[in-house]
Amino acid sequence: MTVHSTAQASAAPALSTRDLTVRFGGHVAVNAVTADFYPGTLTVIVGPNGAGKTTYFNLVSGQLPATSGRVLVKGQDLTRAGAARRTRMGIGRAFQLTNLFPNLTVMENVRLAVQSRAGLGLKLFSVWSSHHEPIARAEHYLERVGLVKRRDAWVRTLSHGDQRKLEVAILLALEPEIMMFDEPTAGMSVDEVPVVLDLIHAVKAERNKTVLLVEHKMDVVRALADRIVVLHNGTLVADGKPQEVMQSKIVQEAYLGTPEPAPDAAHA
Ligand SMILES: Nc1ncnc2c1ncn2[C@@H]1O[C@H](COP(=O)(O)OP(=O)(O)OP(=O)(O)O)[C@@H](O)[C@H]1O
Repeated sequence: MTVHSTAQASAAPALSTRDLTVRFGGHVAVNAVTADFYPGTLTVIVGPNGAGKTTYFNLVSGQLPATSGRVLVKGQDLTRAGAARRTRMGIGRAFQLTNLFPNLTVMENVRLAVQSRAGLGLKLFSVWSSHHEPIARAEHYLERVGLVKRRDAWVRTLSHGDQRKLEVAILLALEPEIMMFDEPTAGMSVDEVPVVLDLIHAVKAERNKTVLLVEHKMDVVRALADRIVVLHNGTLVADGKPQEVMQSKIVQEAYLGTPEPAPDAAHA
């Protein structure tokens, strides 16, 4: 069963995949996935373990070459482009932790992202007048993620949760049009989760970004999703508004757990 949304039919997609497929030997991990992602829409990709969610992200961000099919950004075919070119074209991805420079400070990491975005290159040492502005901007992003007090800490000394917040700061500083978050709250302590969810809410509220999120926690999905895409065995099996997808029987039973009782059922 597939639930299709028509909500964005009039807007041009920022990101599209067409029959996107990758095989590992005889195993088809992502199987002919066709989807469009629109500015101002936060799409959550769900599915059981091994469904192909992270592999799909890898195909979109360029970490993995497709066996067949296409990846398009604003209509431009980037299927054969590497990750660096896709980043320049506006695809930004957080939570790989590989984006961080562990032997630089928190501030230096964000400053490099700001400079990169401004086309100033990745020079840490430059005359004061030319790096005052990037520092001010980097401070702004550190404030947004609640890391300003840790600005002079070495990244390698940060907790896992703080490293993830730093990844968000870097992603925000790069200002990509398409933002991809892979399980943003995984491994975070309970008190760290709201900071990152509030940030994703804030990005969503700006209504100009195309946001893709892989998420297992259904309370997070419910809180954030404008649209849900469900993958199963590498295949897209449902795609639509949250209520439509969550209420569809196959999705309820297979991927989202049993239906919640109706409010009056508790009194029955
Ligand atoms: N590089 C690889 N080589 C071989 N098989 C792979 C590779 N990467 C992923 N797979 C397989 O592809 C399938 C999809 O994996 P993927 O990690 O994308 O699933 P997922 O939906 O993100 O799962 P999870 O929710 O557990 O993270 C799995 O069967 C996995 O073992």
